[in-house]
Amino acid sequence: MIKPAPYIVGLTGGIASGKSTVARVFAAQGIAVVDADDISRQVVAPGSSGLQGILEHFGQQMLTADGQLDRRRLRELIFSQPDERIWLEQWLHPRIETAMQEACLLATSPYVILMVPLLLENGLERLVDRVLVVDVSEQTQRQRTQARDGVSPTQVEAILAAQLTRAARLARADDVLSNEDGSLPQLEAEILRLHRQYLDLAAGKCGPGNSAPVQKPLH
Ligand SMILES: CC(C)(COP(=O)(O)OP(=O)(O)OC[C@H]1O[C@@H](n2cnc3c(N)ncnc32)[C@H](O)[C@@H]1O)[C@@H](O)C(=O)NCCC(=O)NCCS
Ligand SMILES: Nc1ncnc2c1ncn2[C@@H]1O[C@H](COP(=O)(O)OP(=O)(O)OP(=O)(O)O)[C@@H](O)[C@H]1O
Repeated sequence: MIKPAPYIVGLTGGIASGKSTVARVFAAQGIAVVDADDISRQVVAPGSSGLQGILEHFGQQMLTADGQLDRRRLRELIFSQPDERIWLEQWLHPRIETAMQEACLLATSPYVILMVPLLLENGLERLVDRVLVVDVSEQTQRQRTQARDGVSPTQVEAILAAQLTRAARLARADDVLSNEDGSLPQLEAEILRLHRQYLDLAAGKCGPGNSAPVQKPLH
């Protein structure tokens, strides 16, 4: 029997907005999380055609001593040369999209969280039933990115400029989680409220009430 398409919630937000923090709470409820950043690592694993193409385009200096993609070096390059970023996106995004769709189809939880930083930038709303945005100010994004990744202020600005603005992202959200103030218990309570809502929505899409219409007996 063909498995029905799962109900998919697209989880997005700018760099360091807190998507992974939010996704961990959904995962703790038993919900499958498909993470585009993880997949973007898998499609450039040693021996992959994804990595091979990058090396042919950028050269062997994009490899670390142990044969991995040098992500820091590639990040510095693509966020200082927009044409190269566009080349990389055109090379990787179709691979990432195919792998994300396959992973969603394999999921067995009542709904799936599809976590994609560039969901809206890339018009991937067509893959999801609902869009959930994690919202923080750009100032908080700057602080958290620099604290976590140790990137320069210039590079943070280049990354922010390659993503949607906060206002544009919020305009396309079905649901919004604010992650500005740092209170994890409050954030968790909001996530659990959404979780219950998504269970209901998923049951409406995939549950027995939404299967093929039952033929009424003729009297
Ligand atoms: C440039 C790379 C090598 C940097 O790797 P690194 O391990 O330092 O970062 P990571 O992959 O974890 O991404 C961190 C964040 O950077 C931002 N980011 C990454 N790529 C892009 C991009 N092309 N445009 C805008 N923001 C981006 C996102 O907010 C993402 O969550 C990597 O991000 C990459 O391969 N990017 C191209 C693929 C892509 O677009 N991925 C983003 C989502 S599918
Ligand atoms: N409410 C919060 N208060 C303080 N720090 C937070 C909060 N939420 C997340 N952080 C920290 O901010 C950083 C970014 O969070 P997280 O990794 O969840 O974001 P992300 O959106 O998944 O990032 P990216 O997609 O850019 O990798 C992490 O170091 C995390 O510990």
